Amino acid sequence: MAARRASMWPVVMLLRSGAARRGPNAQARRRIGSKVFTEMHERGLVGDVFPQASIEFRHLLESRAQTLYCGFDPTADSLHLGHLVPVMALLNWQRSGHHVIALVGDATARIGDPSGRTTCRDAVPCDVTKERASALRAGLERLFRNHVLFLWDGGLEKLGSMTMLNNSEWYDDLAVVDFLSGAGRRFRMGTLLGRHSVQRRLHSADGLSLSEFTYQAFQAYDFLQLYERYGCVIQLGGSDQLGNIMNGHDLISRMHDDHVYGITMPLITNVTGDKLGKTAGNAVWLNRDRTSPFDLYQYLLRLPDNDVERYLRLLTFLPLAEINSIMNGHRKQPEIRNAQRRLAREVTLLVHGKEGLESAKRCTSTLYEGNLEALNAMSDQELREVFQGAPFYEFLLEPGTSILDACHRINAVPEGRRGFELIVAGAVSINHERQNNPSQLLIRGRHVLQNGVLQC
Ligand SMILES: Nc1ncnc2c1ncn2[C@@H]1O[C@H](COP(=O)(O)OP(=O)(O)OP(=O)(O)O)[C@@H](O)[C@H]1O
Ligand SMILES: N[C@@H](Cc1ccc(O)cc1)C(=O)O
Repeated sequence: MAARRASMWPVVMLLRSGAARRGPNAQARRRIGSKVFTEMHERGLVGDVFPQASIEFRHLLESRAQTLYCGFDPTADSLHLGHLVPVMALLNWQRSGHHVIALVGDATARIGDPSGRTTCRDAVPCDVTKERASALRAGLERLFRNHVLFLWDGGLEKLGSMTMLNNSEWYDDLAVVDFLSGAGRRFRMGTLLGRHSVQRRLHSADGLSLSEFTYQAFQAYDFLQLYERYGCVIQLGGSDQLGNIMNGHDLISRMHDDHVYGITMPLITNVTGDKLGKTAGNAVWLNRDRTSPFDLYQYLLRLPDNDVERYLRLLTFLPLAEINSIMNGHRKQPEIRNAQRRLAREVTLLVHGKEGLESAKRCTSTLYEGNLEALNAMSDQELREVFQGAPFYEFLLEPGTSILDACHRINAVPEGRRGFELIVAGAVSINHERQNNPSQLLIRGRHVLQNGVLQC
């Protein structure tokens, strides 16, 4: 018995040290295919690799499962379309068997990343940041859940693991003096001052606060913590994050004899070239209470032809060969917007699930195709989302209510003879059907649909 136990011991030790250094669970030892990096590149999900996409780096990614992370600061209570780029990167790495960590920066959000900003962020009370962090977390969880439910059919065992963390986990109990006398000693002021985001702000009218200046050290420290706790060796981020990622690389390299890397992705922009996001004030949100599935779907349906292929590669899991064939068809008949329709379908499904996609299609059909059946099936929430800005009236339908009565109640026509004449002249349509008889009584199922709607 004793001999058997002794011979088992080293095996247990090996598994534990392997898991701690290279991934959150035992799947870390799985081998990964050799095409992963190339495909990520072709999709546009790899911009720059720091320090470089060396042979060692490719070997690291292709030989076995690694752990990669990306951070999201809860500076709002919802993710936006721009965030979908790093989320798609995380999901693609996960699909190829790597382990991913989505880090919610509930601590760093309070400091405020100066990257890409011309002015200082307003201070936000701690409880607001906490609420935003849990909303952001729920948003990230929804994306990962929808991915598994609707867009992944490879079997759960083939997916790498996904871990969600808050960075307050290591900051809440860290004293500022310990931080500065520990990790703080490893940073070099010349390097920190030289970062683009710092330089831009130093020379701006608003200047740069001490807290914003130190932001890069905190993001670097996150990378160090994730390296030490989860064996995370790669940080992902938009191209605006390169400086912060380089600091993390430098910090880990100074403290450990190991190689870590950063991968940045290109930023998606709107037609005027501004980064899609909060700061530019042009965000298309992923939470339904801010941007409805219908509005998200329509935004993508209206995407210019020049952008659609890039978005299909970045924001969908469609195989590249299928995207090529969609684009070949699209070039022949751009007016039917088949490529945009496919993009809208895939993205809405990921963001809002099957129910959200059906809702977006139902609303589109009601509004743009005058489809009565779709209008009939719309919920209260959908009606408010689609007819945003249009006046809504709620009233009890009493028997004997005529078209003229209803029009008066909602101020659709003036009182008296003029209102009567306007209806006779064909000025009023109910549920897409023109009405010429003001005395006609409202009939359930014809003028008032099953869901109680009368669209006038
Ligand atoms: N339009 C975009 N395209 C690609 N990546 C983006 C885009 N917007 C944000 N990201 C990336 O998402 C990650 C999280 O970004 P972050 O939480 O700072 O959001 P943000 O909208 O950039 O915030 P803010 O506008 O407040 O600076 C970062 O890696 C960032 O580069
Ligand atoms: N600084 C990133 C978010 C982030 C936060 C913490 C990190 O460890 C990494 C990234 C941004 O503003 O986009």
